[in-house]
Amino acid sequence: MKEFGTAVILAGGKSSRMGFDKQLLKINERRLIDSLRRKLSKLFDEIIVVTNKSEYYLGFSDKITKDIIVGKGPLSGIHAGLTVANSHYVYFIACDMPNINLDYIQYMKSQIEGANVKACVTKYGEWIEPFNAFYSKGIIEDIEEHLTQNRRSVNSLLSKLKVHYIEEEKAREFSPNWDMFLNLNTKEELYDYLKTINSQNWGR
Ligand SMILES: Nc1nc2c(ncn2[C@@H]2O[C@H](COP(=O)(O)OP(=O)(O)OP(=O)(O)O)[C@@H](O)[C@H]2O)c(=O)[nH]1
Ligand SMILES: [Mg+2]
Repeated sequence: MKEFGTAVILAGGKSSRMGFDKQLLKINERRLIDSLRRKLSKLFDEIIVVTNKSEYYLGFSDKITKDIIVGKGPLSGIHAGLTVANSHYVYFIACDMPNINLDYIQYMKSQIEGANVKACVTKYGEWIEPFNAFYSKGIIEDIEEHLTQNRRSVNSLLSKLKVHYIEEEKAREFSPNWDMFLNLNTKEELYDYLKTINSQNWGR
């Protein structure tokens, strides 16, 4: 099995804070998930969307799959993505993250290539960033065990495993404002984000 090659976009959540389904998010007329797929295809030869609405992806060339353990949040999606992935390490991003950073993805790869770790995630203060991260197929059973105990936290799962953590300071060299981890959870966050990009484009 190849070490790298697969990227997964998680799109199976409830979007309760946004109030409409985030997998349909559009940024300036283009579906965010389509821009993500296009950018990821530069680095990955397999792209998988884990979704609860396969009908949104009719005619897609990418692999579309759904949760196996349903309704337990992001770990359900990570579990489903890892199960169908064709590579050992799998890159994960959420469908509401607009600022993908290909250099940082390459950096993470270089940090875990040949290393026997179960994940590569970035620290944010005392917290971690669960997306824009790599997980390995070696944690499928760990996730099953965790979810069976009705525990949903990625952080508590990883605390039991051998993980390569990237320090916040290092990650800020790639993304000083932390925008590569920005996720749009609410309409306010979406409008703020649209305001920022539209003022940047102004006059160009
Ligand atoms: N496949 C799958 N993805 C999920 C699930 N829950 C959340 N996600 C995804 O995980 C990512 C981060 O989750 P959240 O930002 O909390 O998204 P959400 O749960 O849809 O939104 P809220 O209901 O507002 O919490 C998003 O890409 C979601 O689509 C799930 O049960 N299954
Ligand atoms: Mg949620």
